[in-house]
Amino acid sequence: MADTHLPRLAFLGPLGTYSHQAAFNRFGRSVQYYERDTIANVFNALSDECPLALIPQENSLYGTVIETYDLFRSSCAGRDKFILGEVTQSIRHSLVVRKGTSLSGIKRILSHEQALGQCARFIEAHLPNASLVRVSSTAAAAVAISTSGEGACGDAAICSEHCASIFEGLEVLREGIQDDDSNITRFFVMSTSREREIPLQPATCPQHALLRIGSTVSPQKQLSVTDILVAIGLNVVRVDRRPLLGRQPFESYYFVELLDTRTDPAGADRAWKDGVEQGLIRLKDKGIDSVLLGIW
Ligand SMILES: O=C(O)C(=O)Cc1ccccc1
Repeated sequence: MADTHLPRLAFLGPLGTYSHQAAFNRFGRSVQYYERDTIANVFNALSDECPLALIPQENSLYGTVIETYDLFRSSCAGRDKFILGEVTQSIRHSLVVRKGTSLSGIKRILSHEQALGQCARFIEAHLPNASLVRVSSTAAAAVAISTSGEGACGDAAICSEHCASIFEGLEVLREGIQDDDSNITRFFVMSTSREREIPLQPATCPQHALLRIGSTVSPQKQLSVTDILVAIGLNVVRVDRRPLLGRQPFESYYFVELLDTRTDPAGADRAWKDGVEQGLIRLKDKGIDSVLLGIW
């Protein structure tokens, strides 16, 4: 039974997703799990009733989770939704079918876009003619096959092996089908408050920060990535770019992740936060809009 005193944590469901595995491995019984059916609904669930969420951010084989960065364009990101931590989860995909379906009988493969991408070589080699069907999560693909009866005989899901045992009528046809054995997804832990204590989070000094850079204050001046990086003046470890809608065509949001590489732990916590604050001030002084999406 759910312990209603524990904080709620939203995750991409249903049970059996990699998000669920990552959440449970990280938080165990310290939270109440609150399953949502899309990444957008996980993000939107963050509220007084649900102060925590786990959102997939990047995969080591297939790259950025675009849906997540698109959600970070919304004005509530960095205003009342913040990144306060990260979790990594190793991912091993299986090809799961209704019992009795053979490889040659598969006409469609259902999964989350990320999982389809992470298994592209297997699909090309073994199921080149199958149509790919994007669904909201890997476990949602398993549920669809499990509940569609005989109609799903030509369908396969790419999901965890575990899904074949939790949903009825399924079996694993192949396992370990990802393009490389080393397949890791990084998730962000998000909250509604910058100050919130994250359950079971080790008391280490923050080392990361994510900034969203909008456009320059002056519409005449095209935003240059060099200007951004020079103004920040801190160690940048990744930059993602997504369209900024509602302005000129091809205007962008840049998402800039910073990593503190200093090794001296003394006062590192305050020093890192101050360093990031100063970077934000330098951006502002150059007329560049920026929002701090999280520090962890
Ligand atoms: O669909 C899932 O299981 C998710 O948690 C999203 C996802 C999909 C594939 C790899 C990592 C995360």
